[in-house]
Amino acid sequence: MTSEAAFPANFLWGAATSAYQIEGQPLADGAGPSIWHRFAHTPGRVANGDTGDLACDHYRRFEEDVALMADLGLGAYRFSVAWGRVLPEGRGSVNAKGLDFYRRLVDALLERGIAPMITLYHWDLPAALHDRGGWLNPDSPAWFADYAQVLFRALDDRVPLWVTINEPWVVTVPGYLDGELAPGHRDPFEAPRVAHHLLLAHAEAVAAYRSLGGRHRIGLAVNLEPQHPASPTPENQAAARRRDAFINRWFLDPLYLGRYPAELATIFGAAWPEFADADLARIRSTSDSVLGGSLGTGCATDFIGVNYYSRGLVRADPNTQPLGAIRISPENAPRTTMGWEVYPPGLTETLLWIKEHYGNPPTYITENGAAFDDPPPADGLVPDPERVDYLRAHLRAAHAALEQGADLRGYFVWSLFDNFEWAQGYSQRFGLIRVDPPNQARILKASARFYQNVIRANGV
Ligand SMILES: N#[N+]C[C@@H]1[C@@H](O)[C@H](O)[C@@H](O)[C@@H]2O[C@H]12
Repeated sequence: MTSEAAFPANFLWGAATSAYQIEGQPLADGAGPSIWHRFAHTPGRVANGDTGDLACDHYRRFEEDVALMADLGLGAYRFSVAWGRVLPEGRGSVNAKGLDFYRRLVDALLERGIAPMITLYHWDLPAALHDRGGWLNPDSPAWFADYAQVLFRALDDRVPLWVTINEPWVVTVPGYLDGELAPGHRDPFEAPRVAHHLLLAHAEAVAAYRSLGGRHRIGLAVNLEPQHPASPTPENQAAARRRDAFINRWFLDPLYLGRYPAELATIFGAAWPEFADADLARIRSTSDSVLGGSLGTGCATDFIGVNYYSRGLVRADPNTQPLGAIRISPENAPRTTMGWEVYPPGLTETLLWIKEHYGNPPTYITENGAAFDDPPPADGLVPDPERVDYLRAHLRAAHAALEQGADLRGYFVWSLFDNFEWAQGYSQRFGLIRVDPPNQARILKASARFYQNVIRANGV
């Protein structure tokens, strides 16, 4: 296959999942429940009453699933560790059976030449820690660093890429401000403190990784979306700037610039606390250590994981507090079943924005993909042309950023499997591979074959 867009020789091609969304059996072998186990079992919180009790049954079927990853030719697989499998109480004694599952998964991947990228936290906080205040507790960064060290000690000899926290913004805003996701809080006084503790947790985990002599690379995965005013009025332009600070800069400015965006204090008003300068110093990564490519010292973050899905088209709206802005979808624009506009140029813009604002750090697209109403399988393959078109267009957009100097190192499709889509349960299909919880059959989609060819050609 000749490629219009050829990627660098060592470009990393992967797919991504997360523990609660695919593993099933969240309490097996001594595991402790997470806030998502509780949330999903709370009536009315998840569509159709769906839970992750079975999901894709990956906890049992992982060897079969790794064989499928090898069939696709994946160079890497991004997955998360369920904190409560390893530390059922969130801290204290290690559950050997839980840790052993992840050892066996990593070894199965390595046997097939697939590099593991482990996400330490993908939203499933042990319920026992939530009962101690969770991310609101100032001890939470230390809890997280202690948990991270258990994984570093057990697996750093075999795991080349670590992500500390997945989408701290989503942990904060849907989790503590609008209440859509676990733990379902709605408190503007809680959200900024949770965000701060998540950033400190990232910093403490990175510092622990360095102090243990971590030999590989560790980063943070953030959801980013360019914010465009719906029309060039001063009100909409100001609203887009506020939403840019609120979504895109809330976590990256402290990490790379050592300060929060000034807009956040205005947005949150009295709910925005005074944060200690020492905390911001701890959180800041020394960009020179990133640019130098050497493993950072202190809290230096080695790479940024970008989760990109769409852009925000923004209109000022004084009724939507605390932001005073809403995201709209343009008329007649192609959209996914999540209601998100298909907007590939936003990926190029996002990658170049990181290059321009944060010193061009090494970057991985740790999630990119789309949910569509896939038709049923035909002759053993699910025809999903919309997803093939989405992936092709976004890979070309990523390549355009590479050609303009972005230090893009790899791309992970979200997701390998149709899986538990949080509050939307199993109603949204993001997978390259179809999975229906009742029968658990794995059926490849045309997008899986498309991606297999992209990997073979190292281009699109
Ligand atoms: N929604 N959506 C799909 C996808 C979600 O399934 C992932 O768990 C998150 O990391 C991120 O939000 C993106």
